[in-house]
Amino acid sequence: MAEQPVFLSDDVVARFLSYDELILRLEEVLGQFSREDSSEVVQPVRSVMPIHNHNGYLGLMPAYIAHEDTLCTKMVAFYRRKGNLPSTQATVLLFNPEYGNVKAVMDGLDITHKRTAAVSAISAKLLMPAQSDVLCILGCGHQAVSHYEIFTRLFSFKEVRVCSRTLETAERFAARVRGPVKVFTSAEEAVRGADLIITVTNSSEPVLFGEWVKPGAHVAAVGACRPDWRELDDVLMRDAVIYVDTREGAAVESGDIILSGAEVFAELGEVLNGTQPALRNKTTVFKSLGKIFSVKYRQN
Ligand SMILES: NC(=O)C1=CN([C@@H]2O[C@H](COP(=O)(O)OP(=O)(O)OC[C@H]3O[C@@H](n4cnc5c(N)ncnc54)[C@H](O)[C@@H]3O)[C@@H](O)[C@H]2O)C=CC1
Ligand SMILES: O=C(O)C1=NCCCC1
Repeated sequence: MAEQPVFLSDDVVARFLSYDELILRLEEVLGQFSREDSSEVVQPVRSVMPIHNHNGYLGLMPAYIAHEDTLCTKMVAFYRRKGNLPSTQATVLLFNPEYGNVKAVMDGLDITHKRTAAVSAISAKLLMPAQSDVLCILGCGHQAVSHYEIFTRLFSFKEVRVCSRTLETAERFAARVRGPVKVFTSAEEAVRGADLIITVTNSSEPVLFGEWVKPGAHVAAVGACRPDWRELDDVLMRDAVIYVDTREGAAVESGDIILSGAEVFAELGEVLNGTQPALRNKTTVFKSLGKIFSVKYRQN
């Protein structure tokens, strides 16, 4: 009989999940996913079901990595709401691929925060201007914290600016993170002159406008993961070179891409594989939707 699954709580997961390991692992998996001849990383576009009564969605995100025989799925509930309830909750199941039984059930919140930030950091490594002094973060929730952690660890900025829907959330963020942050009340002022801009809001309307963006800047756009939600305006989507995590996902899930009619230039994995260029000198947008996901769990 199969053993009972283990349960890993969020603090246990957090203890074992390092940004450095995540970056290496995600670069490998992004590249494998984008190889044309490869069926090594199987990851269908997630199925998303509305949770009507609560203004939310439940997404199912299965993944199989054949050469490692790793089978897992994330289940993520995400909401568009104001107030103190969380925007995202996630659970990860790790299977025994041979029998189909569940080996581990993990709280997926820390995985979601860190994995998403790590993929944005990979996009910045590839696409941000060689001289990037000013980082601007729009939105000051959970993703803002993980993005701040990894970006300030990997890169050296002279200035980090933040702006959120309310001054209170931005100030709370500034008090929570370790390191200097400049709080802005105007998104436009925060964005103008920034070399790297991260949008991590739960807004469904544009929060970042092309007119404000310095030519050559890189934008990592993390929110707006529904086909009718936006974070970026048409001007930015028209003027920038657009990179994504997966083309199929972008075509059905990204309001910024679908509603602006912007063309996707490349997947990050294609850049990592050297089959598409990293156009660092142009204004670039990485539209993140949150796929490319795999978990290994070593029991010892
Ligand atoms: N691409 C991906 O892989 C992932 C995307 N997400 C998405 O990222 C977004 C952020 O997630 P969390 O940080 O967990 O949410 P959160 O609820 O913790 O934070 C959202 C922040 O956005 C701010 N905000 C809302 N409207 C704004 C506006 N118009 N201007 C400036 N700030 C505004 C809020 O004040 C809050 O600080 C959500 O849309 C979520 O669905 C989350 C996980 C993975
Ligand atoms: O990949 C994820 O995790 C999420 N993607 C989009 C929205 C919330 C969570």
